Amino acid sequence: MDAHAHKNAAMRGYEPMLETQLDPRTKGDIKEAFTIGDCVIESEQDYRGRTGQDAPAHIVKSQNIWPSAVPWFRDGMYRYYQAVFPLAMKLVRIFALAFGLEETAFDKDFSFPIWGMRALHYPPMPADAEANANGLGAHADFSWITMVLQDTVPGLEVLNQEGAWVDAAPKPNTFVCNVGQYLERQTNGKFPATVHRVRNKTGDRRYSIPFFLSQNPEANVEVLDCCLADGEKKPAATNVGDLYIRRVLPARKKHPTSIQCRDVPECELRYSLLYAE
Ligand SMILES: O=C(O)CCC(=O)C(=O)O
Ligand SMILES: [Fe+2]
Repeated sequence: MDAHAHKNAAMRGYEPMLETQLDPRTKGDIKEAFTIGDCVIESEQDYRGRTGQDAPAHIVKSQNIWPSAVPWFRDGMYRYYQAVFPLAMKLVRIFALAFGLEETAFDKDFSFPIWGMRALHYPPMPADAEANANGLGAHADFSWITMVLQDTVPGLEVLNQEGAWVDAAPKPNTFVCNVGQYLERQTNGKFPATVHRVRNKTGDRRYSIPFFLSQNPEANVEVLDCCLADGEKKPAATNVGDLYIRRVLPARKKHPTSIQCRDVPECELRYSLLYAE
């Protein structure tokens, strides 16, 4: 498999069953995935058109890898990206308006944002599967928002405020839209990140494609003034890229980038690790 995620510092590419472990209480995630994401070099993402600048000279290798045996896969993934990315950016503006800000208030933090897209396959879990056997363990996304496109097979569950798991069953022509950890921080917890998991108990294969959008890696997330109580002090800002790497590495303990960083204190982990050659 020439596009195995272990061959790629940015953790993109193919992940076999049990590669990730989003919830450390489980035995690992019973799913296969193929991940792509932001890359300043791939022409489909038009870095120059979007930012008006040349790609940073120190990034010389694509962060994505592609399976050479199926060239159509890249076309298909990018066709979907070209449709879903502008829609996600519309949501960014709608959120800005909802917070009483200018429509364009967040645009500067999303000029070339971190994004990820995963083609996911969940095999059927046996009906008597153990309680800790999950397609994806309980987690909140490392994103600002996530838009999940599901096929017709249910499996996604969301933890509600009473602590009960409720089905987010597929509905035709809809996305499930999750609040991620950056939006939670920016709203001071007023928009809590959705805790969710996947358990495919149907006997059929389940497929989904989540699209994750975060801000630019160099952006700093500050709590919005409208989300502070009277007299409440603003918490320290969080760097988007550094928080991202601190969340992603522990969920992928088998990946060479995680192994290489095993003894690095969390505060020293930097997003630039993902650009390694
Ligand atoms: O497959 C799904 O419906 C959800 C996927 C998900 O939560 C994730 O990849 O973070
Ligand atoms: Fe998720």
